[in-house]
Amino acid sequence: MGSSAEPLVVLEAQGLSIDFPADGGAIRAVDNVSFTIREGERLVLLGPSGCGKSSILKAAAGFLKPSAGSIALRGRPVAGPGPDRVVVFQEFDQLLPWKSVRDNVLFGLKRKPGLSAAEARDKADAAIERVGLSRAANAYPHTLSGGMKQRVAIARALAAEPEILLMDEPFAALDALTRERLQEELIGLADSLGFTLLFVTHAIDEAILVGSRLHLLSAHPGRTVATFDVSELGAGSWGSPSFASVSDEVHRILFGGAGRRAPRSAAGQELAHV
Ligand SMILES: Nc1ncnc2c1ncn2[C@@H]1O[C@H](COP(=O)(O)OP(=O)(O)OP(=O)(O)O)[C@@H](O)[C@H]1O
Repeated sequence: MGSSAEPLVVLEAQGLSIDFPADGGAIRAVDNVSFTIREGERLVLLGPSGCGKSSILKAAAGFLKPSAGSIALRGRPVAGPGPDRVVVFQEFDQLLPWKSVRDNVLFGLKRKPGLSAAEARDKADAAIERVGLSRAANAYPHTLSGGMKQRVAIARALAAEPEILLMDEPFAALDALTRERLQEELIGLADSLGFTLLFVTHAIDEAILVGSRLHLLSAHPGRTVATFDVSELGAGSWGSPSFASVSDEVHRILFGGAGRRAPRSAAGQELAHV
C-alpha cells in the first residue's frame, strides 16, 4: 500500500453504514461512507447536525459496530477500542483536578502494557516536553489556561503513542474567542508534531482551519457529498480569498443556494473575526 512518495494509510473506512434500532426496525444514520487517512493527515468529517459524524468517529474508536462495511487501522479491522486510537473529548476538562500535569499524562499510559514506572515517567515527560509544558509538569489543572489544558490533554493522548487522535467537536461548548485560540494551538501542535487526526465538526471555518482534507456528509442519513484538499489553508489563512472561496463552496454544497461570505466560525453562529 502507498508508493514511496505517499504517506502510508493509517485509517481506512470502506462502504461504512451505521444503523440504529428504531421503532419497528432500524434507522440508517450513515450510508456507504468511505475515506482513508494517511500518516500526518488531518481529516475532518463535516456535515449538518445528525448526519452521523459522531457515529463514524465512535465506529473508528471501536465503541460502535458498523452495520455494513469496514474500518481498518493499518490494515487490521477495528474490532473494539484500543490504545492505538485515542479519543480526545470535548473541552479538555477530563483532566483529573487532583493530579499534576505529569500525573495526568501518566494516567494516559495506564492502558499501555509492559511499561515500567521509570519508562512511563520518561514517556510522560517526553510528551509534556513535546507540547512545550515542561515547566508546568508539576502544576495542577486549575492553575492552567484553557490552551495549556488542551496541551496536557494532547500530551496525555500522544504519550500513549496512538496511531491516530480522534476528536469530536472538541471546541463546541467554548466561547468564540477561546475557540479561536484553541484552534490555533491545535493547528500549531499538529504542524509541529505531525500527528494523524480524525476531527468531527459542523463548523465550516473550523473544519477548513483544522483539516488538511474535508470529507463532507449530507444531512441524515450521512452520505459522502464531496471532499476538499485544504492542506494549504491552515492557521493564518482565515480571511484570505482562497479560504473564503472554499468556505463558500462548502456552504453551497452542504446547505444549497448561493455561497456566502464566511463569518469567523461557520453555521453563522459566531461573532465576526476581531
Ligand atoms: N445510540 C443511538 N441510538 C439511536 N439513534 C442514534 C444513536 N446515536 C445516534 N443516533 C442517531 O443517528 C443519527 C446520527 O447521529 P450522530 O450523533 O452520529 O450525528 P452527528 O452528525 O454527530 O450530529 P451532531 O453534529 O448533532 O453531533 C442521528 O439521527 C441520531 O439521532
